[in-house]
Amino acid sequence: MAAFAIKSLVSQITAKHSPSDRASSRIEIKSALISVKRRCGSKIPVLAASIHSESDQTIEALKKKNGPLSSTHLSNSVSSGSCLRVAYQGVRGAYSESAAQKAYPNCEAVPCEQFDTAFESVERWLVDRAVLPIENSLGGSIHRNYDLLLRHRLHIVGEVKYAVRHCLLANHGVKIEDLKRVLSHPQALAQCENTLTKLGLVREAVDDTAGAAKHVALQKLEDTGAVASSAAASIYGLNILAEDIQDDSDNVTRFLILAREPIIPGTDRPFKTSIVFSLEEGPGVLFKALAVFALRRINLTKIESRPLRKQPLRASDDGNNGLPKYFDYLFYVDFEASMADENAQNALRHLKEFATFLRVLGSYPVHTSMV
Ligand SMILES: O=C(O)C(=O)C[C@]1(C(=O)O)C=C[C@@H](O)C=C1
Repeated sequence: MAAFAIKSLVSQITAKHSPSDRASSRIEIKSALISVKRRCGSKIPVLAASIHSESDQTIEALKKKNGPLSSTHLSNSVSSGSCLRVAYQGVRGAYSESAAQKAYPNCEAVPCEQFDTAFESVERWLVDRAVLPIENSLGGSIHRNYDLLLRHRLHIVGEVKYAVRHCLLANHGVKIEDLKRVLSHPQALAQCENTLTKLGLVREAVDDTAGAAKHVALQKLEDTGAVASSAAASIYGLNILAEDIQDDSDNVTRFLILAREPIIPGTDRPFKTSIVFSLEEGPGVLFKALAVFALRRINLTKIESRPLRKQPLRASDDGNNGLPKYFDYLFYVDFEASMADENAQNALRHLKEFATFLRVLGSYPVHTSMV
């Protein structure tokens, strides 16, 4: 493998950890190199082998329990394994499960109660990957996952786009006019805003679309429907009252694929890089930050800002009369270039000159096909 690729892998990992946290960097670099060796056909080192057997026991115990992972399952567990285990949020029949299967057709999709649980299950080696929604063409960004990307130390290793087609589901014998309320994931409810308003249904948000279908079925509700997939209808034995009820037929959710180790960025196919940074206060600083890409003709595909939490209130020194400053932001940017590309490396070096914080979340192949 080219030396620059290993160098870029190592610098991506080191950039994630604070300088005082060298131990974590070393562990992660070691495990990334082990995986590289494995991919290159070398023997699996003892460290990784012992990890396998421990995790297999854990996953067997989990399979017996046959329920979604919760934070209580996340103790003392480590992993990897021959067949890829992929965490998703929700229960069986959730769109996230289909996205996980689209990303890894032969994977074992592992349901998790919450997004945090999916992040943690990768960190603690319970699973190999997590596939989590980040944005939807109708509903916009899934902010929780932006926040969790920063709170956890995983790498984005890929993306998958999934066409979401919502159905209105109800128990057999229930007619559309019998319905008073409808349950679903808040994003799914938002994506069907027009249809649900026309039907005059009271909306109730739950953790995931398939969970809504399961609840309606288990409780044998007669005045309540669920917005979920046709797969959820067949899993939970519900009737499909209406199909394709999203406000726009082109309803696509983009999911991120997360792993403990970054992938080696390439230049053999289109790559995308996701970063997060913060800036000093001042006129034109965001303009200056974005110019580092524009100057090098690097196309940006997404920009998202999130409040910088746990930031002590800062008295402004920029003519704000010393009033406390409440709004500090993190900027998440996706750009169309690989970290193996010198142009992208120069852009980030330039950004680092004035960014108060910068982290590369991942450099990964662009997902183009919708099939
Ligand atoms: O509830 C589900 O089925 C999910 O997979 C979650 C989710 C989301 O979080 O946005 C995923 C895709 C759809 O956009 C609606 C809901």
